[in-house]
Amino acid sequence: MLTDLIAGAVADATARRAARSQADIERAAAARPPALDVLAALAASSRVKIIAEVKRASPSRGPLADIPDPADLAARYVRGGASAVSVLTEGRRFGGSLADLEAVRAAVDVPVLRKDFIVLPYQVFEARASGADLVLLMASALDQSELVELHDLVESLGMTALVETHDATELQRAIDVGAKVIGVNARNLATFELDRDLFGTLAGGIPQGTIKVAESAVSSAADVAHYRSAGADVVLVGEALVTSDPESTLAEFLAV
Ligand SMILES: O=P(O)(O)OC[C@@H](O)[C@@H](O)c1c[nH]c2ccccc12
Repeated sequence: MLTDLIAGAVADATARRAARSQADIERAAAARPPALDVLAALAASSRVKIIAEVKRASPSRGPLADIPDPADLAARYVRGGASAVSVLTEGRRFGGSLADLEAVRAAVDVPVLRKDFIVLPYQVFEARASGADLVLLMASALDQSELVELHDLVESLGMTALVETHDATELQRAIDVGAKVIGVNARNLATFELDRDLFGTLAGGIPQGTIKVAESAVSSAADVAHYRSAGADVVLVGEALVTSDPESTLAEFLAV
């Protein structure tokens, strides 16, 4: 499944690169105002922080919400207290696009995450050219030399990488590249199984000073509290927000 998602993302990025050259996208990335300070926005604090995700659908859950106006949804997330907004830009199974990222970037002044299956430098330049501050790099989608190369590129463009892991080996690889923001995804993207305890199992191995993000499977304030007590600085929430009134759900989740 993960291989299909990556293959689709590469095919789509390759088609975009045929229409808009690498040199052109690099120029557009360089022309953007500088990326926002993600480490400040997500820094460990006495309260849990939330990255709120714009997510229309997923391969495991099918259609979730139409989201005709992603900019409006993102603005509601920020009013509700989100510290950053994640935008799924994968089009085939998640229903997202770079246009969604652009629209959200224009609507909010908090950091914006490009959430996609990023394996090519071109996709990193696209992220910056569309205004992203934070870029998802999935350890499971990259070998170590690719992870190092893309992590360096993200940082050289002034952005921050959220390095996603789902086992101890991937966590060690994230630490080895010097990731400053490390995520643990409760959903195994190979099997789609959920494990809310995985974050707690791995969190003890994340170095002090790293921002720890618990990703996926938050459906209630109790789930936020569970991740928080296991050491999460930040939780990343999609489905629960796009399927409810986001401002009141965020208020509940931030009250833990
Ligand atoms: O909708 P949820 O269960 O709240 O999950 C959000 C987010 O963690 C999830 O969308 C996600 C985490 N890692 C990913 C990698 C690719 C695509 C999607 C994801």
